[in-house]
Amino acid sequence: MSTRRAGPRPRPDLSLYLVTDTVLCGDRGVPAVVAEAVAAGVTCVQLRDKTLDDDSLVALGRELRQVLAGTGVPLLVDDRVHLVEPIGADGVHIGQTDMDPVEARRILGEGALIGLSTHSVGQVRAASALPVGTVDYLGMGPVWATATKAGHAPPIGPDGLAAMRAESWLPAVAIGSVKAHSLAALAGSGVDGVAVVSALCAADDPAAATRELRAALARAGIGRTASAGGASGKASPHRVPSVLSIAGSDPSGGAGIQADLKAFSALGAHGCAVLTALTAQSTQGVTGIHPVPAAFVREQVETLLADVRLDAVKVGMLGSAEVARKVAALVRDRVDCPVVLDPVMVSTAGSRLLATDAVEAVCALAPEVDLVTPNGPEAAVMLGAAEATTLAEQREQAVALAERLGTRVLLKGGHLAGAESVDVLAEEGRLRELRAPRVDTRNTHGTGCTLSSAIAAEHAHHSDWGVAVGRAKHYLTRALQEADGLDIGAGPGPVHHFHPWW
Ligand SMILES: Cc1ncc(COP(=O)(O)OP(=O)(O)O)c(N)n1
Ligand SMILES: Cc1nc(C(=O)O)sc1CCOP(=O)(O)O
Ligand SMILES: [Mg+2]
Repeated sequence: MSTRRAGPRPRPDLSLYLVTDTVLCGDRGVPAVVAEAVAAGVTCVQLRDKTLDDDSLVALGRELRQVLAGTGVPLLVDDRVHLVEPIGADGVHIGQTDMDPVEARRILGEGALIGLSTHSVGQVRAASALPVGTVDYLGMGPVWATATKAGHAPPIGPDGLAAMRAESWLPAVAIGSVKAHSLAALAGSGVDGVAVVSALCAADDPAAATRELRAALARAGIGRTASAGGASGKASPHRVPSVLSIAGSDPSGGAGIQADLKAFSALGAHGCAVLTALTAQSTQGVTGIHPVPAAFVREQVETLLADVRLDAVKVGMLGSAEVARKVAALVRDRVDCPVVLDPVMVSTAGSRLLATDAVEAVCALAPEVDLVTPNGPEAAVMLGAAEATTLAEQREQAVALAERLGTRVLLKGGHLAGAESVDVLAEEGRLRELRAPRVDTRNTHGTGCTLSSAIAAEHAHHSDWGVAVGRAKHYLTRALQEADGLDIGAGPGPVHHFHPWW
């Protein structure tokens, strides 16, 4: 019986990850060591034992499940995908040769956590090219040679770790002879946490060793431990972030402000909304647009900012040049949190949502924001070029647009053909690709609104563009996969924004 909760797969707190070793735990037993370490601040646990047979491992795993009940600390199993369900574990950690991660995801489904070991930059690149949502985090190591793992890969060292970390937006933990005294060397490596075996399992006092590691993590600025709860062992109360959408209304509920608020809510953010335009719209198209006066757009934003602390802003349909210019001024002068711009020009059903004379004003707003998310036709308009028809052209246009605007660009590939939907993220000369299976559904209304809102909400949680984009793409892919359950209107219907919940 699985104890996994309903709702979206949570991002595990990898700050201090205990991987068990039955021999090193000795007579105290694995459950007792885990209990002490978790009470002192371990945030994730993996059951790793190469010698126990399946039945014995299941029995031990179930004991650990009891120990962890009510702590919120996830339990993963090393290697043995088939034991996740019998143990009721939250997921599995697999090595390069254990099982294809795509196969592991297929077997375990969307609710399970999957970690993957990597030992080189090439392996990190390959893991990052997997369909979004296949793996939840990467193990990177061994940082230093370790007696715990026989025949381990060559040590990567702190510099190798930083080089591997820079190749992926997936969360990552460092592993391999990580001790409290060596943690300072990993400061600035960008990892989300460390995984340790002997530092805790072989410690005389696992609770004291845990506290020492947490203090060292805090000093090195690694993991959520560093910002939430420090070395005290206590997590801060969770604060729900506030995210604002500045966009138009879609009465059919699939796009615009309505979609944005649903995406924010589904992803655990409080949604605020400033309207730029009313549309008369259904799944079949737009029959009219009633713009909100630019001065009143400004009043809505100013009134809100005087009261509410925002963690992210998404800008969608602006409608007119005047509103676009006003929003640009507000973003420049009044907004002090990350901003995502979906440069909405034409709806999925082909209706024009931006006056032709407003394109220039939207292009002028783009350099003021942190991320711009055009689709193929919008990127072509912004570049004054023909629309990309191949992935190679899509990559070129993403780089060209990011250079021209001086900001990050996520050029979406939904308009291109192919078994996969590939979005390209261009950031400071670097390119990353986010791949997902192309979903065969007619319910594609509001996909752009949903993705940009999901990115804003995820960034409000994780403060990392790569993580935010990866998680948002996964959320949208699932929303498309579940969309056929919604039979709304005769045209392209909405995606299933609340798929994690029902
Ligand atoms: C968090 C974490 N990182 C790496 C590993 C190693 O996994 P793998 O490469 O499968 O090697 P074994 O642990 O199976 O020897 C891990 N278990 N956990
Ligand atoms: C289990 C494991 N995997 C590694 C990898 O590089 O993938 S290193 C390792 C052993 C880590 O143990 P300790 O903290 O005692 O050094
Ligand atoms: Mg393994």
